[in-house]
Amino acid sequence: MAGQLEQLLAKAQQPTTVAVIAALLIVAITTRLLTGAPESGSKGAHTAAQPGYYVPFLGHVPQMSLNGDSFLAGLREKYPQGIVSLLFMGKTHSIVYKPSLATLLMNKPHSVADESFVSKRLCVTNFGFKKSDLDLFQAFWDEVGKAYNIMLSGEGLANLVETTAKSLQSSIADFVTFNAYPSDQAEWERMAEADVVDHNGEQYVEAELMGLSKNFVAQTANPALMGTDFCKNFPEHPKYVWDFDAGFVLMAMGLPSWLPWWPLQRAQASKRRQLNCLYEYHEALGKWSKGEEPGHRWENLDDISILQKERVRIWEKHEVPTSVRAAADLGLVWAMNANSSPLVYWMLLHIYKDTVLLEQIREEIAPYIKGVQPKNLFGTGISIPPKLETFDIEGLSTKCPLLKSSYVETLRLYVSAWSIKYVQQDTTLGRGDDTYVLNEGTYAHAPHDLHQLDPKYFPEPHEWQPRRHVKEVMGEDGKITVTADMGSIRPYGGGAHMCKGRAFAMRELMMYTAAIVTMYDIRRPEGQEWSVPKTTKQAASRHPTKEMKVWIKRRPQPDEE
Ligand code: HEM
Repeated sequence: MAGQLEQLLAKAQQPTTVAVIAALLIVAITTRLLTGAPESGSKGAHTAAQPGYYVPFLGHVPQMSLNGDSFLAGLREKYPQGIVSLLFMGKTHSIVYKPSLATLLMNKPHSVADESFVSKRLCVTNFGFKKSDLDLFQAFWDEVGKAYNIMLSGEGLANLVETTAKSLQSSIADFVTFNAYPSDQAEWERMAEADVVDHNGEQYVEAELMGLSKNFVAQTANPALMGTDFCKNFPEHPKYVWDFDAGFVLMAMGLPSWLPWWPLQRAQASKRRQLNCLYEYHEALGKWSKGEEPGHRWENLDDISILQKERVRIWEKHEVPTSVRAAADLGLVWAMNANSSPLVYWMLLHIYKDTVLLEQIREEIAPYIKGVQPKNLFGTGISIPPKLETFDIEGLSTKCPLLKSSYVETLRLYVSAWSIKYVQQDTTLGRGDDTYVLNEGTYAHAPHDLHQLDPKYFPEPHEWQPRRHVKEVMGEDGKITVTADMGSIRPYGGGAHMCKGRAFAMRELMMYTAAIVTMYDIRRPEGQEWSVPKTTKQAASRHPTKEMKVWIKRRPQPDEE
């Protein structure tokens, strides 16, 4: 070791090495001195300030790569105007973090600021489309995009919500089964390495909370979108989604698929597996839509969602190849699962951690969700688990401000959506003296968590505060209603491509949290306290860096009448 150090020092002292280091330093210092510009223009539209950088052409890439979060947070403090200009690989990128400017950016029409280049790129790098697929099928592309709106309201939304609620109602008793043998356990218990433990004569199920909650949500909610056959035939599918999501950003960077990097390789493998599952699914759906026999594994395709029925109609109308249908569904299945299922974990963690909050939420939701203990007609040898009797999803999502505020706070803290637009025409952003120029050929970004974690808007921004978004609103009749809403945060992005699953996701997070909180007590294993793990960013939401084991038991429920 000492020998290697000496060799290194000797090398560093060689004249050529010294000359190279000196030249690099001179370039870095000169670049830093010559670059950087304050905001310019006094009347009318301003040019946003650009901080100096050290490496020509690369610009601010090194700062972003080393610690992008704290670099951007520092700029937010230094430039309170809410917009700053950075240089990446010779191109100008405006970073917008003031909510009013971000809203204006999101609302720019496609002809002025285009966002579809991002989703098109992801289609190729991540979802398995060929570049030629995008050009060939432009005609159906718009129809597919419009069909997403089915999820936002009306019958399409009701179909997803009601089917998910029914599935949850019939599965909640098996969230933990108290079976010690994996072969007798539910799929989500096996994925969370569940086991039965005895403590002071009381039985608990010990399980890893993220594994248990996200797999439970995925396994029981996906049938509403994809139909029961897909989930029955591919029970391991959620595992592929998690591996895919963990390598999502690496794939989006366009790294070569042969690169021997484990998360990238694992994500590529799970992408292939998912595409195989979806190919078989679409072959069956194609036959089913023509009234042909889809095969014995696909006997219940009638129960796919209204959205999927519409998508099948579009695929058939345009005679889209099965491989393209499978790639399009890979994007949809990822969007459905990657964010909402893991977020249930964060809601549960924070609510169970605070016993006062837990009781307040149980009290608040009690009129809309009730568990009962069915009569046991089979004798003491058989134990009958409690079941959910009342389950009013609209009541839960519109009349429970504390639960709703907890949901908004979870999105604020754990979702890091980032919208990017390519400026196709010179344009401006802002009003009056707060107007900024965006030049044609540049990029404009809204990293939404920069605002979500801004202490000027959210004091103690890194603390999860369940009451942060609760407010009192006076109605036209003069009555005051307590409510909670998203306020200025944008975890679902914005503009034409704003999340189309948001209305469903809100109800999904609220219904799963409410059902688990009503039916189960969750604590840390003996001798361990609740703590909030450190997080790591995945594609859009934050994941814990450490696993968390919990002990779970059923809550006693009143007898069924
Ligand atoms: C809390 C959970 C969720 C979060 C935080 C979230 C976030 C997002 C974000 C940030 C985008 C990109 C928006 C943009 O480009 O500006 C997006 C797009 C999308 N999301 Fe979600 N999402 C969630 C749940 C869901 C669910 C449950 C579904 C489906 C049931 C879904 C379906 C979609 C679709 C289809 C798009 C693409 C929309 C388009 O291109 O027009 N999302 N989502």
